[in-house]
Amino acid sequence: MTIASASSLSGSAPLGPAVIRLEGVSKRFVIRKDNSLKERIVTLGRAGKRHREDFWALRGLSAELSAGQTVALIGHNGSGKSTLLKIIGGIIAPTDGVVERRGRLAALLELGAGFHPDLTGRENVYLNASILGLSREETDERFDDIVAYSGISEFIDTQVKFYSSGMYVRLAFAVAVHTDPDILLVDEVLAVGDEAFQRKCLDTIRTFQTEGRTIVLVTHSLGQVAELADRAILLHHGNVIMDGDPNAAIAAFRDLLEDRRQEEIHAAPLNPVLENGRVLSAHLAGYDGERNPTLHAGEDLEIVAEFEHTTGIDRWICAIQIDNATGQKVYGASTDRSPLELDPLHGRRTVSLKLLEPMLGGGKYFVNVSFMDYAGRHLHDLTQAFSFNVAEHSDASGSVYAKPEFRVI
Ligand SMILES: Nc1ncnc2c1ncn2[C@@H]1O[C@H](COP(=O)(O)OP(=O)(O)OP(=O)(O)O)[C@@H](O)[C@H]1O
Repeated sequence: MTIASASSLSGSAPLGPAVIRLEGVSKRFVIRKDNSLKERIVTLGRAGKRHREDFWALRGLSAELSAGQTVALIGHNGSGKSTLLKIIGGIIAPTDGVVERRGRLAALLELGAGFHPDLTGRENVYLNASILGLSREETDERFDDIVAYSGISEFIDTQVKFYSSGMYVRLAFAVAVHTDPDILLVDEVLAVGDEAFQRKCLDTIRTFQTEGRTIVLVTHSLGQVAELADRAILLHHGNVIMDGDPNAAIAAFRDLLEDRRQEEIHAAPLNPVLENGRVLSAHLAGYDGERNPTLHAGEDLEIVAEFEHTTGIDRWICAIQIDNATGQKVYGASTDRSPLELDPLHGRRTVSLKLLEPMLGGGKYFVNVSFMDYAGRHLHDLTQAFSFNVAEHSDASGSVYAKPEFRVI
């Protein structure tokens, strides 16, 4: 469920004092270029600089994060999010620049970090809590709450090397949130827990927000960003390309995702064309080839696609699919499941699919068209033939739009 909370719809609250300050922060990693064993043996003993390469994971980043803010770090894989989170947490040092932090910190960065595999869950709670700054007495007092929160009491005296990744995260998160942190850093790890636990974590994060704690999270769930964050920082190749309103940053990120997808499509070999069948083109009727037209929920939508078969096919299928910006299918229809009888095709034929009053949620959508035979083979796919937008709604979010009507009963 992704619903913008009332607070995130109603604009920004006054900012508290800065608790994290980053100034000109850069991070360089040195990566080896000779990655095969053979190459390593050949270059062994030669301290050749040319076999190492500098890689800048972050470049000159400056930002101030205020008390009480929930900041999401978003961006492609490898854009520098985790590196930035580790630098904020003091786990790694920047190559250049200044990082200042105020207050008690709890960080959930890598799965199992801060846990010792040979110790039991119970022993690790004490170890981890002490790393996070709690005394033994304080941990004694909170121990039962931590275990109850984690929901894995049966395994608390088991060595954690026998834990599943979900169990690790449950216990690590339980410890972190019981250490009374001013700043909580969370990397993707939450995605590991099951849905019930994720909900619990999100509820805790919301409570933390109301208590004025600062949260910095890395997530690939744009739904979570819209739901939780009041600020988002979009990273691209180690640079900040947007810092501000989460919805604006999500929109900018979606554009980047689309650019990358287009690059990948063009870099990949073309879909093979089987047996002389091909989808020649597809477009949205009434928009005159406009790139990325914007529609409104409930507006009829007509997809027109042209097919060609140069040697002739008796029975064939036109299949159309609509995906959202994160690549999930939101709609699919095909002629074999419709009353339309397609005549044998030799040459070209244009087929149209009309969707009556589709109630799509705001966002970007991609249309894929397939030419199939009755054995289920894809003779040709026109992947992401075109895209369109649906205007955002002020009163609801998600892939489906329905007018919300709340009432007290
Ligand atoms: N210890 C390291 N040594 C060398 N390169 C590294 C190291 N840690 C990270 N990198 C590189 O720095 C870049 C940024 O990595 P980082 O983990 O911060 O990205 P990310 O945005 O969190 O990605 P993801 O979404 O995949 O988690 C990547 O190209 C990664 O390969």
